[in-house]
Amino acid sequence: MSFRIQPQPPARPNRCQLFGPGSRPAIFEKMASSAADVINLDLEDSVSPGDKDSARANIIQAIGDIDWGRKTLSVRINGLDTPYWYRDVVDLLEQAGDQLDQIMIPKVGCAADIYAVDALVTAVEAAKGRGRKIAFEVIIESAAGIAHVEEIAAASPRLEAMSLGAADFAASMGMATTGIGGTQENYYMLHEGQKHWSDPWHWAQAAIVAACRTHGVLPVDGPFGDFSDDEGFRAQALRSATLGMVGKWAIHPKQVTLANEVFTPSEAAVAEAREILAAMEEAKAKGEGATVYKGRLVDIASIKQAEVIVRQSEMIAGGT
Ligand SMILES: CC(C)(COP(=O)(O)OP(=O)(O)OC[C@H]1O[C@@H](n2cnc3c(N)ncnc32)[C@H](O)[C@@H]1OP(=O)(O)O)[C@@H](O)C(=O)NCCC(=O)NCCSC(=O)C[C@H](O)C(=O)O
Ligand SMILES: [Mg+2]
Repeated sequence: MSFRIQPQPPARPNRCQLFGPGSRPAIFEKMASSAADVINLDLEDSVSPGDKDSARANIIQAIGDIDWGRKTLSVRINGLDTPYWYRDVVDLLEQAGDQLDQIMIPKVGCAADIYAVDALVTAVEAAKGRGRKIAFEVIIESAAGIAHVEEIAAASPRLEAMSLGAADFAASMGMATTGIGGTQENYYMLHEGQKHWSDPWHWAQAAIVAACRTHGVLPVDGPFGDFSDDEGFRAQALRSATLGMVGKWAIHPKQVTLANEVFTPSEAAVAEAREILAAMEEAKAKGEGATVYKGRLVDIASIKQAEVIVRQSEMIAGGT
């Protein structure tokens, strides 16, 4: 119980975040013309150390030169444990145009990590007189990150989104896998001789969703590494959507359509949600707090559930 009203996350579509290395400028136009809601130009792990400076210059140039439309444009900076991150922040904020919406901070381990980047961003914004405040998104991809997830979600009013980074997360946790997301062969229950696979990412996703929903941040599922496996991607994305996440990364353009399909409420789901709202209006008019819809109980909590789906669908329709 709490008397506080749960804050709403930013009302913008975030069904798919398409990644591309900053060292590969030839794909930037293709990213801009994709159907992804968010573009993540990467300076971190997809860029080798020798290419960091040129990747940064490519990205700064592309932010100004390319028409990114209504997409949210984000750049993933290097981690705070590297010598690159401060230069990423300073050069981006001093040299990139106002089309830059967000900075993504990887491998966040505690609230102070965000505080440090916030202090630097705030100083450069003030010095340069930048009109638009840069938003933040973060990746939870370490044992420390998941242990401190709630304080991280509360760390800055700039924070708009939080993703699970399955690859680094698995490494940091010492998980016995090289897979990035999805079913893990050895994570099963045995019942009467039959294997039933469980979801090793579930608990971390649920912790991220709870922290995000508490503080009005968008919870996002990260990469699914095997981009030849559409059904595996879809299954992972459906589980994430069912848990309350709003979108998923694409590390290859073919994953964009899959993510958009899963994270756009279907016409049938929206129609059913509207019917539940109508049924509850009727019940309220009769002074009842609960009624029966298609043979099942619906009550005041069902209104909130139905509103999530209707709100998501209206926001997507308005944002695309
Ligand atoms: C994975 C890739 C290296 C594959 O690239 P490529 O071999 O060029 O793929 P295809 O030949 O199948 O490409 C088909 C066409 O699509 C274009 N293309 C390729 N990639 C992209 C893209 N990201 N955006 C837009 N367009 C793209 C190709 O140019 C082809 O076009 P055409 O010739 O005109 O038909 C590559 O996809 C890639 O680099 N992906 C992104 C990798 C990345 O950014 N990784 C970082 C995020 S994941 C991560 O960091 C892990 C996380 O932090 C964690 O810890 O979990
Ligand atoms: Mg990572």
